[in-house]
Amino acid sequence: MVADRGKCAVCNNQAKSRCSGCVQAFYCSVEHQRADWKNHKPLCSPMRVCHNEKIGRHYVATRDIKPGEIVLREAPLIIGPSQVTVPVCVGCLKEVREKAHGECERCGWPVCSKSCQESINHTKNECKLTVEREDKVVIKHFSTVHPTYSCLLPLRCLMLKENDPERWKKLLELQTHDYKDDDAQYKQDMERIVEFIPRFFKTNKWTKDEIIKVNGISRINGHEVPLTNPSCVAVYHRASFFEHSCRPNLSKSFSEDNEVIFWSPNGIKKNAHLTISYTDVLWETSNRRHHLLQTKRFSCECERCSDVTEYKTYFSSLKCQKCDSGLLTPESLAKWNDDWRCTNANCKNIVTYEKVNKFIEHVGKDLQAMEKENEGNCIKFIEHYSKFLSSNHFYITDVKIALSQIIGNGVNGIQRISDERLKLKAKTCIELIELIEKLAPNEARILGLIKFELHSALAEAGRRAMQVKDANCKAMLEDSLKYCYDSIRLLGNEASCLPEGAVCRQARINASSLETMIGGMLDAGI
Ligand SMILES: C[S@@+](CC[C@H](N)C(=O)[O-])C[C@H]1O[C@@H](n2cnc3c(N)ncnc32)[C@H](O)[C@@H]1O
Repeated sequence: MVADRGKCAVCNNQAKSRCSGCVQAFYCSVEHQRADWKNHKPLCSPMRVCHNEKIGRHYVATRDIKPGEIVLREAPLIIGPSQVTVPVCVGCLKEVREKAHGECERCGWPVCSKSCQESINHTKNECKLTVEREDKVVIKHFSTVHPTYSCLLPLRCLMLKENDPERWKKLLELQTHDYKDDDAQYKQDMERIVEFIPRFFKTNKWTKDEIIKVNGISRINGHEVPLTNPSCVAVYHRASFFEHSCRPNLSKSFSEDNEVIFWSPNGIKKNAHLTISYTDVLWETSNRRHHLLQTKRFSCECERCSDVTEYKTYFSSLKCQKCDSGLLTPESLAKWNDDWRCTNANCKNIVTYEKVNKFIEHVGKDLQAMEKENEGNCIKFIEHYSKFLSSNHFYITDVKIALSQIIGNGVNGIQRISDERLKLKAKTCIELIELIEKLAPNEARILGLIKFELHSALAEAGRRAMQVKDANCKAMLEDSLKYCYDSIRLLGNEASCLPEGAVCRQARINASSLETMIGGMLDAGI
């Protein structure tokens, strides 16, 4: 449960009453709450923790949330390497290469610099325990997943018990994994973590139940942090209470120093549940649900999963091969693995799920074998599979995203492509934006990137129109600027070290040039 007492925001004495708006600030008396209101009002969180049988704790908006508003910014309780990873530096968590890294002088864990060796996340955790074990770690293979790394994140969580009792208490408030003794994950976790930690580090600091619980907490609540390559994983406290939806109303970003930022791209009404996605919203329904069941242990029945048409996008549907207009879909979520039927009422075509699945697997393999960085391959793939898959199908969408970024990529690339390819780039971007805005309108990162691509195609089209004195050139540049602003708005919370942060920086530069260009046209009376 969340903490039931804290320090009064005014006098620091122990207090039990909380602000009913955000349920975060504590007060020892009504007088102190009133006195603090002016300070607290701008900080008062727009959400409160509620509870229900089906989803457990979750957040509900206590007031309307404005578009662009950040609802939570939080530093991690703990951060560590992913449980499935090639060896990384235990200080900065970035990949290390076989010959270009060092070893911690005290414990042997791979580090990439002296400052990484002295990083507090390392020294007070695995380093301390390895020194106590009196035998250095030896990591020899750097190009494949290393099993010893599986224990590091749970180990760092466990070390909070002695390193930081406040954080340890917060960690234990989080939901843990409901292990079934016979599942493969349980067996692997027992071997690589629960039995491994006491044996390898020669310690009995924690009971078996404690290790199982904490490992479950890190699995259920861990967020993949994309700031390193490969990604690392962080566990946050308040961020752990957001519920999942495959069409979330919040977007997630990270700051350079691993803070997680949840914000609302489109605004949220009072009393709505605040939702994030625990999976990839551009995966198909059965993949998303399988992933959620495997990793977060629940069967997703969100609005999007329950609608087999996925807001009439037919993101998972196949084209009927017996009529010209129908699409094959399952009858309902519960009947996903039964026969799929044609949506055309006059066509009675029914196809078994086995056949549907076999075909989808075939397309998936074809896509995996294809070099997606090649424009020609992408165009051929779309042309061919558009005969069999819905125009918004996730595999078509996947290739369209690649195509939208490849066309005109590279230094001055866009200036050299033909008008036809420029049109194809803009058309692909427009179709993707239309689809994603229906399917997952708060997926800020991918929308921001595609809007940037569209802005660049429109700017180039405007420039070409200007050269031939086409009267539409100003409207084209204005359209381009509009998408550029959108891209800045959608990518504005991304860390500058990420590709999305770099695109946002470029979008700011481009917006300023476009403003100057359009301003010049206005001055010239165009
Ligand atoms: C990160 S925790 C979220 C907070 C959790 N509800 C709690 O009480 O601590 C993730 C867990 O919440 C539950 N959950 C979150 N979203 C859900 C949803 N849409 N449907 C069902 N259960 C959900 C699942 O049990 C899942 O494993």
